[in-house]
Parts: sequence; C-alpha cells; structure tokens
Amino acid sequence: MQFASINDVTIHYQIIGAPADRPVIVFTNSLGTDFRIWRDVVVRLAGEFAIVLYDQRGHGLSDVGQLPSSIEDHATDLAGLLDLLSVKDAVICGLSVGGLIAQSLYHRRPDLVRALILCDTAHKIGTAESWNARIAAVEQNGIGSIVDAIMERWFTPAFRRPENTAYAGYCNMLTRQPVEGYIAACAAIRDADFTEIAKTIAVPTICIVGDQDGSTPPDLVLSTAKLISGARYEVIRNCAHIPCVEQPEALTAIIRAFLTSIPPGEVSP
Ligand SMILES: O=C(O)CCC(=O)CC(=O)O
Repeated sequence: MQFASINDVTIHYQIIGAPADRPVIVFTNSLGTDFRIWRDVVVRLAGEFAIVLYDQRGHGLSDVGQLPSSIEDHATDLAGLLDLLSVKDAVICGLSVGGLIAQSLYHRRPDLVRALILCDTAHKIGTAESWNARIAAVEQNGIGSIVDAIMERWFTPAFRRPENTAYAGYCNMLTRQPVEGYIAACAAIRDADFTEIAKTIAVPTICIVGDQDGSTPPDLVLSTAKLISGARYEVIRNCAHIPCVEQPEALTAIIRAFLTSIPPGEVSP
C-alpha cells in the first residue's frame, strides 16, 4: 500500500508500471466507492499503460480532510499526487464524481491532462434538492438506509441477484465509506456546475455511459458530450452506473480503442 500527504490529507494510492516508460492512465473513483472498483479494467490494461489509482479524500483509506470540501479541493489533491509522482500529460479516467474532478483538474492544470475519459458523469450531476435530501437521510439514518436505492442506480437487476457475492461486496464497500466523507462529497457534487468548463475542454475526450445508468442517465451524459468540442460518446449495453465493475471487458475495449485512435506518439502504447 502507498500513502502520500497531499495538502495535509493522507491519500491512499497505487502506481502500477513506470510512468517514464509508458503513457499513464489515472483512475478516479465514484461517490461511495474506492479505487478497488477499477481492478477488472486495470488487470486488462496494465501491460500497456502505467496506471495510477487513488482513493479520493473521504473515501477508502484516504483521510476525509478539512470540511467542507469542494470538487476543486479534490482536483488540487489529484494535481498534488501527480506532481509528487512526476506524472504529466496523463489520461484521466473519472467515474461520476471522478469525472467532475477530471474536468476541474483540466481547468486548473491542463498541463497534467493529455486526454479525458468521462465515464458515467456529466457537467452537472443531480439537483440541490436531491443532494440535500440524500445528505439529510444519511445524517439521520446512516449510509445503510440508502443502500437499496443507490444499488438500483449502480447496477442492473442481472447484477443485483442475491447469489452474486460481488453485489454483496459492493454493498459493503458503500456502507463502509466514512460517513463524513460521503456527506462532504455529496455537498461538493451538489455545488459543482461545470457547464462553462466543459465548453473549454480542448483535449481528446470520450463520454461513456451504461444504457441503464440511473445516476447519470445516457441523455445527461450525451448533453455533456455535446458541450465538449469533438467529444465522442459511447453507450455500454446491459450496464448501469459502474461499468468498470459490471462490464469491465466492454469498458476496457472502449478505452483501448479511444486511446489508440489518438495520434501516434500522444497516448498509444
Ligand atoms: O456516483 C457518483 O459519483 C455521483 C452520482 C450518484 O449520485 C451516484 C449514486 O447514485 O450514488
């Protein structure tokens, strides 16, 4: 396990392969998860790319940090981690809130971003009312009280079978996140509107979404793709909000095709 102190926050991360030798992909997680969600994609890409994984503040083994925190704070954490690792020009792959962080990182530190993979995310996610209701529910009754509703948005019914042990495991992952970290991330998402930032993105970008995503549905992700000049848009079938878990083979194929289509010498392995 690797830990770094970034902006006085202990950040848990992992680096696979040598960034000096290969193009780098950085994976950033969704709300209520940690970097283990990327495993089935990482094992498929590890021979071709150097890979950086980390737990966002308030998630996994990273500290919660000072409260309140914003998406910009998360982007500053990621910039600090990449500076520490001497990584520049990385492909940033962000899932949901991770995609907001990726957009904010591009806005603040374009030198760190060679391309964007925006996965089940948008320029703006949810409404203030929906986030405030979620925060109130968690404050009153804990994360456990919202698990069933969240899982309906994260995974299709085919994945949510009681005999699927992975499903039980991801319920555990959600309920075991630090409650203050979860609430802080909900508030940060609530307060983020990257409509204008998305319009400025000028690196190769792909927006990907599961056809049954209940958190950031296909229409919303398409509207984000339309804001970004030249962005591609791909839908993964039989998949909800977390394609790296539910359809890792399909997600990896899309990532690989996207990266190999970018002019040689830029990101192709
Ligand atoms: O997944 C995220 O990072 C935010 C979007 C969301 O609301 C997901 C969920 O339903 O928990």
